[in-house]
Amino acid sequence: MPSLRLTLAKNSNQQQRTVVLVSIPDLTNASCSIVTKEMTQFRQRIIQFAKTKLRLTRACRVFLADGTEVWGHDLDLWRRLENDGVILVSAGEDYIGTQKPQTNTNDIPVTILAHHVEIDPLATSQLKALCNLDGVVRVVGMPDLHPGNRFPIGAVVVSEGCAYPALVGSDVGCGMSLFTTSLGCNLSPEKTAQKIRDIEGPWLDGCTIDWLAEANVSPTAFDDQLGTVGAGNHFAEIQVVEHVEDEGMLRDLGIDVGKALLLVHSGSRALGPSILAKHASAPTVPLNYPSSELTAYLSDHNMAMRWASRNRDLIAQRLLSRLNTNPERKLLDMCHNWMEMVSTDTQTQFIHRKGAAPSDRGLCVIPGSRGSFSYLFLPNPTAQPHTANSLAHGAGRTTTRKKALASLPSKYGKTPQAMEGLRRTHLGSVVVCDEKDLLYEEAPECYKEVDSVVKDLVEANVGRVIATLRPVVTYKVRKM
Ligand SMILES: Nc1nc2c(ncn2[C@@H]2O[C@H](COP(=O)(O)O)[C@@H](O)[C@H]2O)c(=O)[nH]1
Ligand SMILES: [Mn+2]
Repeated sequence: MPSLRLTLAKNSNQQQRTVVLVSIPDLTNASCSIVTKEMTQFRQRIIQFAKTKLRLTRACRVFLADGTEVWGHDLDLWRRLENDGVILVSAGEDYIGTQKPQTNTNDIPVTILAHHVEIDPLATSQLKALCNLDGVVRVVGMPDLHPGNRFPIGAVVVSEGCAYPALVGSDVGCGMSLFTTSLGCNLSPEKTAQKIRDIEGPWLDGCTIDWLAEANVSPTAFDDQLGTVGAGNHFAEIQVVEHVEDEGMLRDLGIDVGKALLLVHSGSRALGPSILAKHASAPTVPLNYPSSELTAYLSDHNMAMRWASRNRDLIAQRLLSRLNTNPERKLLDMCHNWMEMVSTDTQTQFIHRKGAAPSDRGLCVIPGSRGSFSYLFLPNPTAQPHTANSLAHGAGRTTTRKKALASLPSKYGKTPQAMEGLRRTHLGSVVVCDEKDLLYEEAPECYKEVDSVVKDLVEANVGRVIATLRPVVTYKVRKM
């Protein structure tokens, strides 16, 4: 029986390819049932290859490079199988067309750091489309890459000669801060949850002007939101150390495994959108470098980053005061929506991070969802051009909020018991959240598996795991 050498690629991320040899019988005079049988076996062999060689565990559909689905008893399709042909395998999604690996028409390098994680084809095409923007010299998708409204999330875009406020988005300065606390690690999730309700109102126990002045931020029109977590993807979470990978490093960091930690994820609330609206005339119109417009944007952007950082500090203080304690030490404060200007003797580049953390500023935390572990992650300090010195900021969504709202209520039901089930996670943690829709939109199953995200980062030599953290109580309340 003759064999064909075929290149198998994931339909969703065609940078992942593998060459296989498949035996192909001559079906010229075969009956319809034999053709069907052989085609089915061929399809199954391809799916099996995709599962083992491309690690596409949910492989189920097979396409020729022109989009014809391999199915049924189409003898013409059989004839079109040729040596060195490309076969695309999908995990259920529709055919998205063949793409050139690694490059786009402008020859801009595109890297997607995903081998264990599925990437939504829409996110891939949103990422590749970024190469067509003037001045863009490199585009990187993190394993948590997922589609955004127009631009993808989990993306890094490097440009020269100009910069794009829209690529940072509206929540300028959003990030993760991790604090040590004096709370013991055997906290009761339920009792703790009872105590940390209703901390979303304006902060009345102190002076926002003084609080911001410490970070050299003048008062803004949005300071009544200072100390509030904001929209549903933001959260504050009490966590405990689950597993220690590097004991020495944990000791050096001053982390006591017997004490709880507090992770705060929030941004610049309504301040960020006001800055984007002020400086971006249209999403794809850049601000030139050098220009007074870009300087003005960067000045407001930097201020919003400081505001967002102080916001996280205040959230930590407000939340812990309900538990009669204070944040002890800030272990890290890592922003994932921001623009970094990097100048050398010969050039100036702008690194736009939209849902991506820097890998050259020390310790990071990579959260998964309120139902999974978070990873304390130490990036390699060496420069990493292939990642534009960046790493994943979380697990990233698998399911849009809209889809979650459309599918999860019927899956779980709306009874009080069902809602109670959603409130608890299999890790024993609970969420403080009174909005039913938000419970569906932010259900742990709407996020990718963080373990695979981290595996991809480690394999791409981005850094290493120091410890994993288990959620105890997640505070996630309000929609904007
Ligand atoms: N530990 C938790 N992680 C969570 C929760 N909700 C979301 N997430 C993760 O954080 C990132 C944040 O992404 P962003 O794009 O909204 O900035 C997200 O990708 C998830 O992986 C949670 O309640 N607890
Ligand atoms: Mn964020």
